[in-house]
Amino acid sequence: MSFRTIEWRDDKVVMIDQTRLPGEEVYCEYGDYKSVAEAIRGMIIRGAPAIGVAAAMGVALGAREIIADTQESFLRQLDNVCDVMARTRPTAVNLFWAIERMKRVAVCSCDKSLDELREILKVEAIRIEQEDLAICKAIGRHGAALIPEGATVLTHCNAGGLATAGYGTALGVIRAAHEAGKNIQVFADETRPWLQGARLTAWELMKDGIPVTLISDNMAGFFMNRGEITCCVVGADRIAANGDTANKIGTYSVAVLARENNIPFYVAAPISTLDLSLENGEQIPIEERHSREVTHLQGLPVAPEGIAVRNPAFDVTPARYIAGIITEKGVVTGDYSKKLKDLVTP
Ligand SMILES: CSC[C@@H](O)[C@@H](O)C(=O)COP(=O)(O)O
Repeated sequence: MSFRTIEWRDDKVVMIDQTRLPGEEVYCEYGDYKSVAEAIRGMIIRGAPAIGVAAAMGVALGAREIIADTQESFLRQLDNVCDVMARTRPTAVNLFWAIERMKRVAVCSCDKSLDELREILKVEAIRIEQEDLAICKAIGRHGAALIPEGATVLTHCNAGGLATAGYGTALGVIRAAHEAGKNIQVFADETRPWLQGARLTAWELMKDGIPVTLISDNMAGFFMNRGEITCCVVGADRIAANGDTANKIGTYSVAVLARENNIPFYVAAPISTLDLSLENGEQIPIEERHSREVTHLQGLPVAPEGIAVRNPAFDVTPARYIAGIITEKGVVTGDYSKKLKDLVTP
């Protein structure tokens, strides 16, 4: 991949600004945790695994900003930093998973000096980023086997290198199939209202020379019905214990259309996206974003001023529509309740 989504460089967090793609490839540098939190909220960085990495790096930056005399005071202040990071976006569980992992590491190392603690947290954040890249490659390897030669794969939103530390989950599967020499092509839903498909998926696949065709969201059924789509692969923001999956708004419609047209619908996600504390998808918190994302396009109004708007950013696809959940440990099919639990038990 010819871009870096996020990295720790010279004690700064550097991210590609996803609000400015595909027009401009601009990298932003952050030296304090509050601006990393703002970057997550403002979707400079987005996508479940990527915001997990960003939150971890934000906590590591915050640790460097803490002035404390004792370990207790350091840990108390670190909790405040974690709270700020946790209030950025509510749906993707990877964010909370990464924050908890950082907290655990801090608590387990509280016999160390404060300087050592800060270093340990930095190393852990970088480890989360590097692990995510390796996990995406493993997801790709497992998922590629599901993609037939000559397939047209429909994807929704951006579950690519931009949404992870690199390589991607859904796009990781597509990349791996392409790298294995399969002659495949992608149909990318534009993904209203934020246009992750048009702006990000189209950009990163074109950059990598993977054939991609952009369609508007309401065209998916047309192409499925004509037999032009072989399978669907999407990412996930949170997967409940029974396999119900929250992902970008519009994913549910794709899954229902795929079922109607006998097309397999796969979810690709790391195990850090599982939230087994939730019995089913109804319990997943759904972020509602600003109405302006719906009423405006590139700053220009596309609706009458004052119109009532709803803007849920995610929806939940019931497990019964999902042909398989592709993880770094393999593909889970069938009885998700039991098999997802087995996946996380060491
Ligand atoms: C590998 S990313 C999976 C999901 O996070 C992705 O499909 C998605 O819904 C992203 O939503 P976003 O609002 O752009 O953060």
